[in-house]
Amino acid sequence: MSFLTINSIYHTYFTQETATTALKDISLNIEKGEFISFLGPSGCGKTTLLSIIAGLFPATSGSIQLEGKPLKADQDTSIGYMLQQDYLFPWKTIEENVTLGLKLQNIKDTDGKALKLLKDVDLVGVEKQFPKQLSGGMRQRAALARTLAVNPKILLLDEPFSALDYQTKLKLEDLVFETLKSFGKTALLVTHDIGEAIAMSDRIYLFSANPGQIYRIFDIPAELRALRPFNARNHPLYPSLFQTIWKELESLEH
Ligand SMILES: Nc1ncnc2c1ncn2[C@@H]1O[C@H](COP(=O)(O)OP(=O)(O)OP(=O)(O)O)[C@@H](O)[C@H]1O
Repeated sequence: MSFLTINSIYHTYFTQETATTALKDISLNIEKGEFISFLGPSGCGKTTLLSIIAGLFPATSGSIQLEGKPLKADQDTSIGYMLQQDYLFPWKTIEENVTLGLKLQNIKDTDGKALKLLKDVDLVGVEKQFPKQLSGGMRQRAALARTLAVNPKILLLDEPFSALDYQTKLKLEDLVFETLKSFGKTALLVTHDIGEAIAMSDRIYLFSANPGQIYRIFDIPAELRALRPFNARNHPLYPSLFQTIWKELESLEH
């Protein structure tokens, strides 16, 4: 039994005039603590799949199990979601934003979890500040702390680094990777950045579009995984894997 099992998910969006099959027969198994990336051309259904896993809407058909039980992401806190935009509440301080999920569940932060998490994401000293006083990278770190505060089993990361400048992005990849590993979290990352996917993942699923399907699976070699994330880019295997995925992706975009 896998930690997360996705069984033959199909999803069609219906409008009055059209029916768009966004996902066709998506099946995959993910083990606890794995870091998985979804890559693919625009419109191949990556966000649709994350949204279904997050419980934002049901799939047209198929099923998802977490630890052998049907996943009801909309009814518990098994799933944490981090997006390109941080969606912090501007009128709340960073500390209040981080504890919000706990408050919504009537859990008192008696053991100072928020402050510990802010330390984990290197944000000590800005607890009482408001989001607009922080840089984009700092706000994403606060968003990570907020996501982790409710102790989700799986983190869904939908292009969380793509709005950041290159240096901040590399630093945040490093911090997110190390933080998630230290908490033993399982992560699913949607990205358009091949390098980011190679540098962070155990496995990459490359999707094709119209309809969205799994086209190839790349297992990242152990030598690269051992150096994740930053130094994986310096391993001699990195450029050839990058080239292979680049060519596959290009062939899907034409
Ligand atoms: N609410 C919706 N109504 C109708 N069609 C939709 C809707 N959302 C997405 N689609 C269609 O479903 C398909 C998959 O979209 P989705 O956003 O999941 O792809 P994606 O791989 O995340 O794309 P991108 O990489 O551009 O973010 C696309 O053809 C898209 O136009």
